[in-house]
Amino acid sequence: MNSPDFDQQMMQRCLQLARQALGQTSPNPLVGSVIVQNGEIVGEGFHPKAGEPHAEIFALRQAQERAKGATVYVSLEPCNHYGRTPPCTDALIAAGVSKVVVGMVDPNPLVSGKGVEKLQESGIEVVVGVEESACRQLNEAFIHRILHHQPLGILKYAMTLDGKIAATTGHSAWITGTASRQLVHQVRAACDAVIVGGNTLRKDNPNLTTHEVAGVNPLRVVMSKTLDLPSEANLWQTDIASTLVITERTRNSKLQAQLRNRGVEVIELASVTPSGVMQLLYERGLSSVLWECGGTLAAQAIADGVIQKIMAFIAPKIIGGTIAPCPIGDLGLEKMTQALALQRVTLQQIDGDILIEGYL
Ligand SMILES: Nc1nc(O)c(N)c(N[C@@H]2O[C@H](COP(=O)(O)O)[C@@H](O)[C@H]2O)n1
Ligand SMILES: [Zn+2]
Repeated sequence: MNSPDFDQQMMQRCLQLARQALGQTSPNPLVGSVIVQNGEIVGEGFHPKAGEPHAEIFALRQAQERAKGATVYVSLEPCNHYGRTPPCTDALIAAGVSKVVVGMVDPNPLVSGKGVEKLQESGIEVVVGVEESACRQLNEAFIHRILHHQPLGILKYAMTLDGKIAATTGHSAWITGTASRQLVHQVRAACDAVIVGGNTLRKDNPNLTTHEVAGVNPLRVVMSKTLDLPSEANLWQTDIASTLVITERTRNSKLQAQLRNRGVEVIELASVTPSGVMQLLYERGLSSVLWECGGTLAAQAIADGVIQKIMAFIAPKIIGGTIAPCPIGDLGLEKMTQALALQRVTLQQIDGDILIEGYL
């Protein structure tokens, strides 16, 4: 029997393997698996992409006949259904494994406990809940998507100590230091899409890529009702990352044609709202969306209920200015008792800046 410490170590290895596919598995989860025979790792795998085999299958392929009588560690309950791929429970049973250690039960109603049951009915010992909170944290977007039928919305902003996201002139580069900006690139790499509004595009001309961080670029989404956008912008360079512009019907058809010629996808909706855009992204299979917009759109997104997580970078600087923009516009709240209080708040220092994260 393996010790609890050993089980935790193996589950941490599963999570490390799973992270290799960060930003690439949606609508599927990030999953890693390790197979141990006589205290030795004989197989490892992770789920690389929806449509490809699950983590357990890659680990079984590597272990081959050494899987017989072995212990399988997997960060998410093995599936017991036919989706894009056949059930992993059948493969584990066929391989003759004797024990399965699971990080967390799959929230997917098609699985949710049935995978564990099937393994137990076949005489396999099952342990559930090793490193559970780390497993849940890694798949917070998948869990949100499955339970709420919407991508997880993360609002990220950087502000000065006096709560400004730019000077009175609109100038904003750079509020935070290099380490914070690198962390933002990592967050982008883990998300499926990044959203800005037309104002941010016009003022900042952002790239919204992961820059030097290894990993895929997210889909870059621009919300613009009027399509009053420049004909030249970094986001129109679609060789580095894809761009999707969402606008209202019959707006600026000349620019629409120009953008399409440059490989930018343009979609017209009857009405461009944060919830409508998130619905569209959900239907496209996205699990996590990072909102990097200005205050007006951020307030609309919060009011529309599409933001669940806040990442606020605070730089120890003061810019002043009564009309300098702040990260969140008018929410129509009149009393401090109505303020939205974040839950599960964490705080970390990133070089000279502070990052406060929490959930609405
Ligand atoms: N345990 C486990 N390992 C993986 O590697 C996985 N990708 C999953 N995913 C679960 O199965 C559903 C997707 O099934 P298909 O890829 O379409 O066959 C997904 O929603 C999860 O519930 N589980
Ligand atoms: Zn599976």
